Amino acid sequence: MDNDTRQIMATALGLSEYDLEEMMAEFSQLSTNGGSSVGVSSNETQSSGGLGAEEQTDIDGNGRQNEGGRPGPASPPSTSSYRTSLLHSLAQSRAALQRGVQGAVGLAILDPFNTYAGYVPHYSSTPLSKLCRIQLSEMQTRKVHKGHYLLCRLAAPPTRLVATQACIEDPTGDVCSLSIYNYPGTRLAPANVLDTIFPMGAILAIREPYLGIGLYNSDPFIHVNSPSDIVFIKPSDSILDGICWKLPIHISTPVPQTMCGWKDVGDGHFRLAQYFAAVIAYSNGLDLDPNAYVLQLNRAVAYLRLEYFPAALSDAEAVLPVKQLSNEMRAKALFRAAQAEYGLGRYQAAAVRLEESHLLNSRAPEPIAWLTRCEERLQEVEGKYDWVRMFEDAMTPGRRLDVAEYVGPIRVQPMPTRGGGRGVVTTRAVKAGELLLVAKPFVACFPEELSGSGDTMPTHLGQNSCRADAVSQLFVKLAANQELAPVVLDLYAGPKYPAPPSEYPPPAPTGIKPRDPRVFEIDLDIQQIEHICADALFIPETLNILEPLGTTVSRDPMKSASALYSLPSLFNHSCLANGSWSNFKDIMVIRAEKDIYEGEEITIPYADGPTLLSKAAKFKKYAFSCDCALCEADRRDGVALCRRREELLSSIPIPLEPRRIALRRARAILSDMEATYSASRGPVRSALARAHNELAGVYALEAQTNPSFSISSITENMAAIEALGIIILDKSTSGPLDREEGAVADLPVATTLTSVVDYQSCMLFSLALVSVFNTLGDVARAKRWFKVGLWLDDVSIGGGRELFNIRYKKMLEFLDISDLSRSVAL
Ligand SMILES: C[S@@+](CC[C@H](N)C(=O)[O-])C[C@H]1O[C@@H](n2cnc3c(N)ncnc32)[C@H](O)[C@@H]1O
Repeated sequence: MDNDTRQIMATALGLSEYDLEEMMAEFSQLSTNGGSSVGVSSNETQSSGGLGAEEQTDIDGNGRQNEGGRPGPASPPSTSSYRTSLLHSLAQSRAALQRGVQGAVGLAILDPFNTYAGYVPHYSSTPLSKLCRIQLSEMQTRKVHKGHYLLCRLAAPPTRLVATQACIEDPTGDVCSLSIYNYPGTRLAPANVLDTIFPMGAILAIREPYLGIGLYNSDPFIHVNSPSDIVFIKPSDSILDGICWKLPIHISTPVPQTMCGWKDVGDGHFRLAQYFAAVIAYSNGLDLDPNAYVLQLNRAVAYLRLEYFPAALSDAEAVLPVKQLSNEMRAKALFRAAQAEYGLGRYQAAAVRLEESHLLNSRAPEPIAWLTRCEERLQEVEGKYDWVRMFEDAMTPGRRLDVAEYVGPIRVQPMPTRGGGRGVVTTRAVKAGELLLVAKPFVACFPEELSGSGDTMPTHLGQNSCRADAVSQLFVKLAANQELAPVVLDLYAGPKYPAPPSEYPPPAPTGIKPRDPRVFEIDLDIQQIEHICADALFIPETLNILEPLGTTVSRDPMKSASALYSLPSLFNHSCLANGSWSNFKDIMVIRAEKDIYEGEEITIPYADGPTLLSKAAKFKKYAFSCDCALCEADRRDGVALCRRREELLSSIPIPLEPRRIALRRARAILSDMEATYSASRGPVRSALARAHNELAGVYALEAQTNPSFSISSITENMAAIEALGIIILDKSTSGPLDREEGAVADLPVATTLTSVVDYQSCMLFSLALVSVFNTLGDVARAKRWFKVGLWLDDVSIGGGRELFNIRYKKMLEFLDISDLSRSVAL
């Protein structure tokens, strides 16, 4: 080993070069003395009686083949050079991490990408007490060691590439690389955070470990996918009875020995928003001094940030009875308790705590501000929202919305014909536009919230960073807040998993006690979680201000936001849905888009598209085919006509785009598009609507030189609106109005919205009509069609006139109808 390498290793491992030399000499001596007997063949393993014949198969718990190969020979090698090279590689990687270099070195041994392809993630569901110990030398590559656990010790400080990387040794002194995926609190974590979560010398039991082998080299490594497979073993645990570690351990990373030391570590992690590690550090401090109430209050805040509200409440409440507490501290504890109640959605209880806190310390401003927040939330649980404030908050970069959830007249009901067996129905008759649900996400990630590193996790969900981050957050949340697990784990995970229970919500957990979040009380099936995410992750597209010339927002699917919701994930899909969903940043709002009778199923559109073909591509991940009237009609029209429709559509500029096509071409497209729909199908023909609207736009341009084209433009836009399912009652384009201006009932359209699709386009086509009527000086008709637009927007988005004015301001200016809009009241 050259001097540079020695220095890098020594620094990264926190050893002096002398210690390093000594350590390596010790390993080398042990090895040459035959200090360990690893490297036995699979036959030897079998004959040793360590593993039964049945356990030799290369099948994980779900009966799937891993990495496509037979179990390999026993690994890892036991030579001292192997140990040295492993520690060297890890040390280089750790040094790079400390320098802030992502995934730069150490790939020869520690490349997790190397090993991921083709690997079926497994998890253990067998309690540690029912497993038998296995040694590294008895393990075989490409094999899940069912029925066994590996007792090991972290032999070097951990590092991180994509997974957390560590070097473990078993009691015999054999070493192996360990790759831990999905462990809470480790994503993008710096070295000192990893040291808190996986301190060197910590003893672990890895349940039913999988020994993988690199694709580019033959180095073995233990691959842990599910955090619950790792059990931290306390020194007093009886599992260690009779265990002797062959090698001495050199702890190179300093570990605090006092409560205050751990407080400092916890505070440091907290300042860097590493709340998971902060909780562990505070817990370590509390283990040393259970009466250290300052640590308990600090841990309560860390729990609050992790949104582990029951634990935060428990910590805050535990401090309240302390006798020597000053009023200021007691007020603080009450404030923390109030914040936890608030997080749990118990706003009344939060308000009581806040008042108590204020009485004890009237100088602290926060409780008063939070009291106002409680009052607002108490309005919201009744369904009364300040939509404009929500919209503005949603538009503010980096801000998440503070609102209460609302569950309207809906309930979950068994629906055996739907995948997952459940759906959502109304509990009473509901009118179009009624608010049905306002939901907060379980986890969410937006592109602007990602750190600049672009680090992505190679999950089975693809490389979308927001998705990867949302999944990673999910592990933190499930680890910290395991009582919430049923809310997530009872979501539909696809046909390969048993149908979830039909009761919703799952029974509320009781007897919650805060605990070290590294102690897993539930087994996390990583595959199930990824399947749930694949089925249920939404792409929350924040409501925006409408840009007249189209949006400049990137639609790169790899950069789209990602969020997981609970109750919204129980709505089934229909292309002709009677419910709509929209997002104020992370907050999802579901409304009735049509009148719905009592007990009728509420559906929402998961995705849209002009034909069955484009929808099929979007629905590939779901194992169902939509049986709505539109899809059935497309099936009857056949693939060739659907394909032709898609082709024609691609030759039309997208709505709001300034580009227009020639009049003759627009007419030809319309005529060809009409021919792609069989005469017998219903009125809803969304691709045809676009062709009509395009022709209307071309006519409107022509009308600038020849006003007689204006009426053609109006007629075409009316046809476009009809092709989206709206029934127009008054198609007149001039002359006296057949009805007086007035309430909604006097709209020129039927207010029954039985088979309307794409409200946003209906709305834009209505505004196009307003513009042409206004130019013609027909203010009465312009106002009536303006009301149609307002009404349609309110039905699908809500928020009333005030929100409409904000979102459509630029559009109204562009169409030169701002003055007209001010004179219209709905
Ligand atoms: C987000 S879940 C919806 C709730 C689900 N039904 C449950 O019981 O949890 C999506 C899954 O529901 C099923 N699903 C949704 N819409 C459906 C439809 N129109 N017809 C049949 N199954 C549907 C599909 O299996 C889909 O993968």
